[in-house]
Parts: sequence; structure tokens; C-alpha cells
Amino acid sequence: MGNTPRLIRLVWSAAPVWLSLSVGLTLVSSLVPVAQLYVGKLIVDQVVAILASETADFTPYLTLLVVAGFGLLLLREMLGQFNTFVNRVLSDQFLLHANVQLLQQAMRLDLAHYESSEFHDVLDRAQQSGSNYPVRVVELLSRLLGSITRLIGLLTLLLRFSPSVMGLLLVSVLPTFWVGIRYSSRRFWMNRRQTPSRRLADYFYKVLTDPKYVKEVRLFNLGTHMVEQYRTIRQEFNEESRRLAQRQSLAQLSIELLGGIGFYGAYGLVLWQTIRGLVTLGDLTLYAGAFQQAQGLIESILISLATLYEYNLYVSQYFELLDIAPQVTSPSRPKPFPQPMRQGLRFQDVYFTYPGADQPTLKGIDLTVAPGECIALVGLNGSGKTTLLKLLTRLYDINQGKIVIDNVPLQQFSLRDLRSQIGIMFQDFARYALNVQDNIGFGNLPQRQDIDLVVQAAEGAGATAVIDELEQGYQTILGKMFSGGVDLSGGQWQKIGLARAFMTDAQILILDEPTAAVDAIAEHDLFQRFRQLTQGKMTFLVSHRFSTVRMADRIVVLEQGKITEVGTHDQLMVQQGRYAEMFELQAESYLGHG
Ligand SMILES: Nc1ncnc2c1ncn2[C@@H]1O[C@H](COP(=O)(O)OP(=O)(O)OP(=O)(O)O)[C@@H](O)[C@H]1O
Repeated sequence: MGNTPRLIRLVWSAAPVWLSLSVGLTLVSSLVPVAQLYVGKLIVDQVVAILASETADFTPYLTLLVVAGFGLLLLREMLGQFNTFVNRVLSDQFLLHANVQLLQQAMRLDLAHYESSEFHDVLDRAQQSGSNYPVRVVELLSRLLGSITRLIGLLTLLLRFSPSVMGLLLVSVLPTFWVGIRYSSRRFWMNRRQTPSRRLADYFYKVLTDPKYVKEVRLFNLGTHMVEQYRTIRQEFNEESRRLAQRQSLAQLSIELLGGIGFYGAYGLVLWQTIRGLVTLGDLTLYAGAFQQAQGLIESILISLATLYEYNLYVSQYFELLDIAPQVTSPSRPKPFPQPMRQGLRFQDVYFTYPGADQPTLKGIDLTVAPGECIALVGLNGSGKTTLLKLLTRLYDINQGKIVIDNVPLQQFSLRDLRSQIGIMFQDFARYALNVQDNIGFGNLPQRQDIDLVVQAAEGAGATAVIDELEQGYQTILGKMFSGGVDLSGGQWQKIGLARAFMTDAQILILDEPTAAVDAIAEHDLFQRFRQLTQGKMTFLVSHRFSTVRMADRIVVLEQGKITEVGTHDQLMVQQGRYAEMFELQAESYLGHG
């Protein structure tokens, strides 16, 4: 139950007024049924008294009691409806708050988290739990509070009979509590155990319904196979759940019997007291009502406690995500990013190993880059080019060595400041299912409404011809996810992605395979404008196309995580090393020699 106070604080911060209203209403409305019972008893006693008298007629007192009963009924209905309304608003507001918290945390976490399957288990569980359980706990707590208040009222009435009645009451409901707790936690652990398989089933589900996979799933005939995999996993879950539910029902049935015995035992006791004239007939009706209600209430309180225990386990999964601390963080007192850079950037003996990997991906990287210089990174697949750029953007932090800008280590800048100084286009750039203006403007969020700037970036990336073809120009929704969306070809998308990188006035530009998907003419165009586009910017260019690589001031060759050659195109050709070998191979295949 340890998460309950924290959860209440969270609800309080989401909607303090609605929470107070809900608690107040619950307290008041739970006492009304107790008053109703008491009025009922007074009515019966009054009727018995009238029957024993000579007049045998409605007395003003009896009329008043009936009116009071009716008033209580109305009050109960009104309070009930108002409470339902308040709880609806409260849970909507809280759900939004809880989800925003989850998203904000997801945003703060490191890229490395997203590359670990354990993290995805935690995230999945938090999403499943976070979207439901915190609100359920709040509703349950409110119900619990109401039930306890009502029970206190009822017990006050019942104490008039005898303490043994109370004893019978407790004995008859405790087993229900025990069964509730036992099966709640079993269900929770079952669900938790199932997380990795459930994620696999969800993955098949996603592949079968995601437009990205539609083509391959059909052409390779993967559909039936994947549906079968999905069905098998889900069926196993259903089977496990059925077995648990069966055992729970049996246990529940046997303890219901106990409850019945408790009620009738106590009923017999009070009947005996009535016959002996120890209590009135009104008391007997009060007792029957109050005992049955109290029994139901205690049972429901205990079940609620068991459920609260279960829900708390789920809520703990939500907090488990919120409690993960990001490793890549801003310093508490960041240094301002140099404007402009003077000495430039330096990698000093940098080593980096991916979390969970046993070999370092980068080993002893030393490189100095002047402001405004354009560097091309060249190397075979997996040699570490993209990794180097991920370190520069602090998507990961290095394990050893230093990366400094104007002699200040990257970690001493705020993440926001550093990243706003880097314009970037990754190989696997994002394709937002939003309009063209947003797709480009996201490269510089504060200026994304400045259409002139967006058009300028599009021109730089050679994307204007693509956009001009679109019926609604910059307002056209891209992708097929939303109504009216238009999909683009791979190369066209790449031009949009490139335009996004050109949106900023950042001092550093990173282009990872900017022309991999564009046609030769577009690449040539870009080549013509490249100098002008990157003027004054420190630029990193990763490419397997040597026509693109030649645009750089210096070329850095990476092999198995180490820098093996650095120089201009001409210098490296003279050296006749790895670069010259790769360049000649590509040239040969183009020219058809060899
Ligand atoms: N997120 C990751 N977790 C673990 N290892 C990774 C991760 N990303 C890359 N690697 C490993 O690091 C090495 C370098 O990858 P990197 O993406 O930097 O290569 P690259 O030179 O950019 O390759 P390419 O030319 O194919 O883009 C590879 O061996 C790869 O397996």
C-alpha cells in the first residue's frame, strides 16, 4: 500500500478542488443511508404504538417521519448524482495529469533506455498500469472512505444489541478478505510474468496493422504465420487466466456460505431478544437492515482493501517508470554555449561502449575540428560513424576521454543549449504524419510559423519542387495516417528531412547520409549549393557516396572504431590507403572498368 500516499499527492496536484469536493460529498452521502435506517425504525415503532392505542390513526409525528424518510431518499439521490459527476471530472483530470507525467518522463529518459528490452518491459507495464490503475485506486479510495463512514454509523446503531453480534459479523467476512488478497496478488504476478510475451504478441499485432509492414507481410506471405503466433500467445494467457478464475470462484463460494451462517446466527439471536421483549419490533427491522448492510459493507471494505492492494501493485509499476533517473543530464550550473565558437571542437582519446556491449565501439578517438570546417566521415558499415555523432549530440555520454567545445566539456553545457546549436539529419530521420510546414519547422520549433524561413530551408534542401507539386503546398499533411495525407517517395521524404536540418541557425550541422535516397540530379544540385548552405557552420557529413564526401574540407576514415586516416581528398588519394582503395572501387564500378 506504500504507493497510496504518493498517489494521493499526485491527485491533489492534478485537481485539488475536485478532490476536496469528492471527499466531502462521499462523507456526507455515506451517512444518509444510516439516517434512513433509523427513520425506518422510528416509523415501525410509531406504527406499533399507534396499533396499541385506541385511535389507530395517522399521527402528525408519523407524517413527519414519512416526509423525513422521503426527504432523505431525495437527498441520497441528489448527492449520489452530484458525486458521480464530481468523480467523473476528477478522474478525467487526473488521468490526463498522470499521462502527461508519464510522457514527460519518457521524454527525459536516455536513448540508451529505449535500446534495452528491460526498459521496454517497464515502459509497457507503466503504460498499461498508468492509463487505468491510478484512477481506479482513487475511485476505490473514495468508495472505501464512504463505506467506512457508513459502517461506523451502522455499528453505532448495532451496538445497541450486543457485542456478540459484532463478533459474528467479523467472523463471517474475514475469509472473504483473505481470498481477495490471495487471488489479487496471484493475478498481478501472473500479469507481470506475462509482460515479455505480451509485448511479443503486441508486436505481432502492430506488424500486422502497421502500414510500414503491409507490403512485406503480403509479399512474403507472413500474415497467417504471425496471426498464429499472436493467437498462440494470447490463448496461453487466456488459459492461465481461466484456471485462476476457476480456483478463485470455488474459494469464494465456500466463504459465501460462511457469511450466510453468520447472518442467520445473529438474526436468530435478535429474534429471541425481540420475543423476550428485550428489544422493540422497530429495533428488529433496524437490526435486520443494519446487520445486512454492515455485513455487505464490511465485506465490500475488505474486498476493496484487497483490490487496493492489487491496484497498488499495478500503480507501483507506473511509479517504477517515473523513478528511473536519466543518466544524460544537464549540469546544475551550465556554462553558456560559445557564440560564436572560437577554437572549435575536440575529441580527446574518446572511448565509448554501448550499454550492454562487451567491446567498445569507439577506441581512442582524437580529432580537432575548426569552426566552419566541413568533415566527412567515411568507413565501412558498423565502423562507428553514426556513434561518433551520437556522442557529439549527447544522446550517449562517453566512457573515457573528453569532448570539448572551446575547451569546455560537452557535459558542462545544458542539453537544451547544446542541442539547439546542432542542426541534424539522421539516416533514420523521423517522418511526422503532420503537415509539411511542421515537418520542416520542427528543426527550429520557436520559428516554425515563420513560413519564409521554412521555404528558405526547403529551398536549401532542394525540396521546393516536391512541395510545389502538393495540392495544399506547405499545409499538406504527409503520410497516410490521417485523412487527406499524401505519401512521398523515400527520396522526397529525405529532402524534407534535410530541410528540417537547415531550419536552424545552429553552429554545427550533422548530415548522416543526406543523399542516400535522392536521385543523381538532386544530389548534384545539392552539391552545387552545399558550400553556401553550410557556410560558417561546422559540418559533419557521413556518406558512402564519394561524390558527396568530396564536398568536405577534410575526410576522416574510421575503421573498427578507430580513426585511421585524416586529410583532404587529394592528400588521401596520394596516401593510397583505405580511402583511396574505397574511392577507386566505387569509381570503377561506376565506370564499368575492372
Ligand atoms: N544502440 C546500439 N547498441 C549497441 N550497439 C550498437 C548500437 N548502435 C550501433 N551499435 C554498434 O556499434 C557499431 C557502430 O555502429 P554505427 O551505427 O556507429 O556504424 P556506422 O559506421 O554509422 O555504420 P553504417 O555505415 O552502417 O551507418 C556497430 O557494430 C553496431 O553494431
